[in-house]
Amino acid sequence: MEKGITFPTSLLKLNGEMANFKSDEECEPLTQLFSLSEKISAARSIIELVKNVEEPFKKLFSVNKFAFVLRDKSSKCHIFLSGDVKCGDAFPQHRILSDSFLDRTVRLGEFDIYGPGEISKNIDSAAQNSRWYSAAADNFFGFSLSKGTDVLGVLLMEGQSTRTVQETDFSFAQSISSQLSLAISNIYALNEIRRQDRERQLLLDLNAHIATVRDTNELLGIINDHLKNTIGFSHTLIGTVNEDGLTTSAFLLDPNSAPKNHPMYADAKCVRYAINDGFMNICADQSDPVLFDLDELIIDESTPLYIKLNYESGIRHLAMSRFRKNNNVFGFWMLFFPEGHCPSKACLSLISGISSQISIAVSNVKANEEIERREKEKSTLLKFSNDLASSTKKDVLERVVKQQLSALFSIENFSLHAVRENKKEHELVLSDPDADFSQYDILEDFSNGLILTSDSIFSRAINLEEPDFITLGRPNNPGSASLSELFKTPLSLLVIPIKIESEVIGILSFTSDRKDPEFLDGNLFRSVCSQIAISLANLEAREATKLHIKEISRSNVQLEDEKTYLQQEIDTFQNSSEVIGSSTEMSQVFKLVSQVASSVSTVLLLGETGTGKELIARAIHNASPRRDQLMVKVNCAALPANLIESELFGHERGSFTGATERRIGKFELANNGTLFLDEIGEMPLDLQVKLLRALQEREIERIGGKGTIKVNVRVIAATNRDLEKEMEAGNFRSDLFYRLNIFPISLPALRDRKSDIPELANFFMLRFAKRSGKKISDISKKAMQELTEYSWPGNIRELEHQLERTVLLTNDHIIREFHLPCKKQLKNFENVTNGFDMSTLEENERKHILSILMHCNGRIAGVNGAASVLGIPSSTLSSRMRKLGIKRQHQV
Ligand SMILES: Nc1ncnc2c1ncn2[C@@H]1O[C@H](COP(=O)(O)OP(=O)(O)OP(=O)(O)O)[C@@H](O)[C@H]1O
Repeated sequence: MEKGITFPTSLLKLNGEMANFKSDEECEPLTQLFSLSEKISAARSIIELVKNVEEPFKKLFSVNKFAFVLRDKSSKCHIFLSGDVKCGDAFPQHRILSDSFLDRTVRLGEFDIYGPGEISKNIDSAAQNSRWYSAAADNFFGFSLSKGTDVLGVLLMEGQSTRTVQETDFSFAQSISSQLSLAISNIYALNEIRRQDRERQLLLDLNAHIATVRDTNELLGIINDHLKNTIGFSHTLIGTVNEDGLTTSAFLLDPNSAPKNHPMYADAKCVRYAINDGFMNICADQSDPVLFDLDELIIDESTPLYIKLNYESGIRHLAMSRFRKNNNVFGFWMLFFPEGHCPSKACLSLISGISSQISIAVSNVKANEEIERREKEKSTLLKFSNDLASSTKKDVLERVVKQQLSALFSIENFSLHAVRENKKEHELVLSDPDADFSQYDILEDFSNGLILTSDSIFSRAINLEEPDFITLGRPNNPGSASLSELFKTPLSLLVIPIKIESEVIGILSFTSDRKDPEFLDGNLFRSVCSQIAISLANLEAREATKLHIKEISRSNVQLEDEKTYLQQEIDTFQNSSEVIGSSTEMSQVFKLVSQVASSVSTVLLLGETGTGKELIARAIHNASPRRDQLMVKVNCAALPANLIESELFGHERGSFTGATERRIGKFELANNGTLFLDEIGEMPLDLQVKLLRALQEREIERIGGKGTIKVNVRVIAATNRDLEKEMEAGNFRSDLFYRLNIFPISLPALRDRKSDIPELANFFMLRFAKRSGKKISDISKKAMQELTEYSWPGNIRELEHQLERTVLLTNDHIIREFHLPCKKQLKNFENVTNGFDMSTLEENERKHILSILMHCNGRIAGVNGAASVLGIPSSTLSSRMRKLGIKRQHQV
């Protein structure tokens, strides 16, 4: 900008001429000229200039009106500023597209003066400002404004109709034109400086604000507050490049944008736009903003929706600037301009300058959003994890999983199937509590723990890496169990394997409105699946623990029962620990017992029923170093053949139908103690082999077990059968016989050692008298003789029962007679008179309980116990037994 007032030579010449003027009137034009000069120099804006020159023009040129037509280099328009001196109105200004005077001046490119009449010839009636010219066009004159070769514009004046344009008017005009031109170019320069200052200030302000931007709303606020007026756009839009690198999605949308009422606006907002759309790809290659004149383009169906909508909403120009980071374009800033607001070059350069700052803000906002998203994700997962961890009940767990899946991913109708060990079966463990599964009765089966065999969905699902859709048809057989039948069909089911590390432990299936599974691509879904996997594993573990606890408590009950049983056995043993007998036969037995007791040798006890084989077995055990351990008895005759193996060796859970829990066998129970195999002669042949192996190897294998178990057991076997005959008949394996017959002890029948009868009779009399509270102390000679004469086919057990019965029937202190069966009675029936059973109800009950106990091998409680056979609780049976005086020694 040039400073100071420079008087043009023409003005100085005029000044010189005027120096000769004498009167004030003659000096008036000069004064006016100086005043004009001063006012021109004082103007700081074009408007001010127009205002300032009004008065001097009036006086110097006697003009009605005048106008400046100035070139606007940044647009195709001219600025038309009219000063209407006569009206003294405000100075109207407007933009015009063409002016023939200015065009002429521009063409000439030099100072030019339009004389009267010349203007009337050159007025273009089509010119926008033609109305400004009056009918008295011949009174118009004008001159060009230029600085050097730079044409600034034209000054046009209309002289008063009463006064024709004078020669001096031209001289004046010529003299002030250079001054006006200088003033105008100074004002332009000043304006440019101001604009640059404003721009700098704007950038500084923007910088300060942009540094603190945290979200898209704040960013939009800053863009609108600081840039909208300066740049003159209607609304802005920022699109960022998606992960695919090929499309963009709206990142920042002005809710008050021009197309907001367009019927397709909602659709346009959500579309992923291809970058290669003829707009963004052009911009992506340009470092400067690109200005699109939409009027110059063909807007049709192939035009991207965001452009079409804007165009149809009155937008005519789009300025687009790319965002770059690390040499990659990551977004586009779009500014939309309505009709008549085409951005100037200065605006575009401003947009260019601001674009990098906006891009930093977008990066920051995106980074913030990412951090927030991760934080939210983390806290969501933490809450989910806590909720899962605190949900121990299945229905609560189902609610938690359902709530999270539907809130986070709009997933509905979920079901979670646990994969069983063999990977060929799956079992429904959790399902959406609100899902409409009602059309299938199958759910009832599921609630009863139905395990599904592999179906086609399951087979496909188990091998998937990512969630995928499986479209189901209507099931052919609605009654059959398959994963698809949990849902209303037909439908598209999304399935995903649930894994812990790389092992598939379950299948999650669900429905969704989404048409592609990509919405589940993110880390959040993977993390949620991991959480579900953990909770599935926990649920399974809890269920297993519950089962174990149930098993343990059942075992506890069993152990409790066994403890009672053993206690009774101990009591029994204490009662009968005394082995009565001083006959030679018994002395021989006692001798053998003392010889064998301290060894681990297998003992085979032979003898008729009731001769005391179990009593002697216990005597051997008690005299052995194993006395502090258990002597476990197995009655091989009391159990069905198929259960003896399990009874002896135990079984694993699920090894056969009914094996609902793991159970240890008698061999294991007797470890370090003694196993008494009663009625060994009744053992089935196939089991004899296994028994032989166990005796030889000293190790056993549970049914369904995966390995052998070492056992240290001393075996005492007993039988009332002649095993050698059984061997000959093929009923007993010879190898087992020889294995058992290492140390045989034969117990004599009572009829063969009658000398022991009085001692035994007295022993039992005193025991039962004491138990029944009777003071019976003797047996008469006659009665004793009765006893010794009897043949005792039931041996000592029969004698014992006889004494018990007689003590109960005796009211005296001496037993005077026994009611022993005569030979005939013995032969035909027992305790039956005239074909009728004459025994009392209580006697019958006692007899029945005793026979069941005998069948159950003395066991009261447990699955195979007498209580379960009789259909009463073990405590009831125990109390009945106490009432009926049934003790352990009566039971077998
Ligand atoms: N010598 C004895 N002294 C005292 N009581 C005895 C004697 N022998 C046997 N008993 C008693 O006789 C009853 C039957 O004995 P035990 O059960 O030992 O016979 P067992 O030969 O094993 O019979 P089974 O072959 O029918 O099993 C038991 O109550 C037992 O206490």
